[in-house]
Amino acid sequence: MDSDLTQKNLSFNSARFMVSASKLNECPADIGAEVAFAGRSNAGKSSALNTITVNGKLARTSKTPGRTRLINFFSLNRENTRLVDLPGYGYARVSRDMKDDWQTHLGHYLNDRRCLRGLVLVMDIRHPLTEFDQTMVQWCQHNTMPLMILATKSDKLKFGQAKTAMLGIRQKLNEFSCVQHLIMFSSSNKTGLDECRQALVHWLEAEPEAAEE
Ligand SMILES: Nc1nc2c(ncn2[C@@H]2O[C@H](COP(=O)(O)OP(=O)(O)OP(=O)(O)O)[C@@H](O)[C@H]2O)c(=O)[nH]1
Ligand SMILES: [Mg+2]
Repeated sequence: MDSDLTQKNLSFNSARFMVSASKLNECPADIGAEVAFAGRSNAGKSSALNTITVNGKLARTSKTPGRTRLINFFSLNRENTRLVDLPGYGYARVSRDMKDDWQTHLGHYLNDRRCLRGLVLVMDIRHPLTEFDQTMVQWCQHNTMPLMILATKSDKLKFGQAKTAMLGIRQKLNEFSCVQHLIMFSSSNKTGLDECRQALVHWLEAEPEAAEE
């Protein structure tokens, strides 16, 4: 049965900043569908979001790791459909307390957010699968959360080198059935952009799983 909402074509171009949350109870109501972008600090999460939404200013990017410290929500052109920029993990220059704080909030978000349809793990193609990346992959596998990997900054490598790097990543992820998409990406030259967008639409438009209760 089609409703007005499902008939509206999902588009990323009209994404709007909604709210920054430092903890779960500041997040928008847990209804509808959202996809979150995670990854180590400076990997290129905010840049990827800006490229996908064709809005250079949507998510703040920075040469200084640790720019995104809050969970930032962006609404799309369909009701209760959102993209989420998660704080980067692994930023060395913040205090241990602050790190613990981030990880706690990230953990709460990942474990409790029922409208989360998939996770995009952004990793620098030159430094993929850090310890924390692996933790995230394992978390997705354990929680049967669909995972998309963006191996970004591919413009920094020659094409042959980037291909070899992708093969290495694919081999390491072979055993993880949660990995639905592994995409060579670049926010600078838009490599992988169409494939990434298609996958996001697919996730966001999928019917939710039947409620457990
Ligand atoms: N050449 C190139 N540079 C990129 C690409 N993506 C991001 N960058 C650069 O990498 C740096 C970090 O990018 P951000 O998008 O701010 O990274 P982030 O993952 O959001 O970082 P935090 O908010 O600190 O977690 C910036 O200087 C970007 O311009 C890319 O595809 N190619
Ligand atoms: Mg950021």
